[in-house]
Amino acid sequence: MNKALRQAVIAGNWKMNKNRAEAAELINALKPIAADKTCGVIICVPYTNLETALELTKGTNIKVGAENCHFKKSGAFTGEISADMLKEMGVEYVIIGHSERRQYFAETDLTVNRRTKAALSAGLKVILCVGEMLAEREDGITEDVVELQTVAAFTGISAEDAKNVIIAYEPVWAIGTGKTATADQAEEVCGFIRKVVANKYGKEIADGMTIQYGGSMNEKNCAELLAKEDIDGGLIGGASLVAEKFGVLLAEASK
Ligand SMILES: O=C(CO)COP(=O)(O)O
Repeated sequence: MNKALRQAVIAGNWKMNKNRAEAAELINALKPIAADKTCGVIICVPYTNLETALELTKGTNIKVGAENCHFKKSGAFTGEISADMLKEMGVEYVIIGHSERRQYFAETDLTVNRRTKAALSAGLKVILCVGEMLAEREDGITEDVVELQTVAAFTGISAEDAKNVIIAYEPVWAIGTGKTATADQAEEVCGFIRKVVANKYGKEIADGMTIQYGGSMNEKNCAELLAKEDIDGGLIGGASLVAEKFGVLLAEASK
């Protein structure tokens, strides 16, 4: 099965949580838990914790990501951080297009595309988030929404660069609500996204691409989700803030 070709990747998205001391405590607890796991392990942390995270994860199998980056290299963009700035620090991954950025910070498909391009050309790997709102699912347009977001995000991106993208399917109605998509619902959309990628880049790239599920994925429901053919890991919010819970996800994804 093609799933065997792909490494499962569990990424934590800490969002706007943890001060430096708390970040250090969590990472130190995570290190021994992650050490023997075969899945990819990423923690995406607030900018203020990047230095701590990079320092504490040196020589471990935990990779560090940021939660956003701007599309310009530098300039008058108060409050923004460029992809080059992240790369220079030693950051490896960046989340782009999270639904909270789309909902609360006016992120659009156009800016998601620009940020994705900037991140890739700076040499970062991207965790690209797509997903429908509840009303869109109820209107039966989930696939249209997700296809548009995916195609828009990859506009102007080469097949070679696309290999450095992980897609996270995160239905907005499942984020932080405790309401998970059923494993079948998640699988259906992740499989559909793989077809969209295949249409653009061909089957080989689509088969090799890691497609995660995100949205109230936790230590209790992860086994069923991760067993699905097209779900190659998870982007985890709440459950990534507690080492033992995150550890269960890592163990499950390493089976
Ligand atoms: O948004 C998410 C990860 O990016 C999911 O958050 P929760 O796991 O807290 O629902």
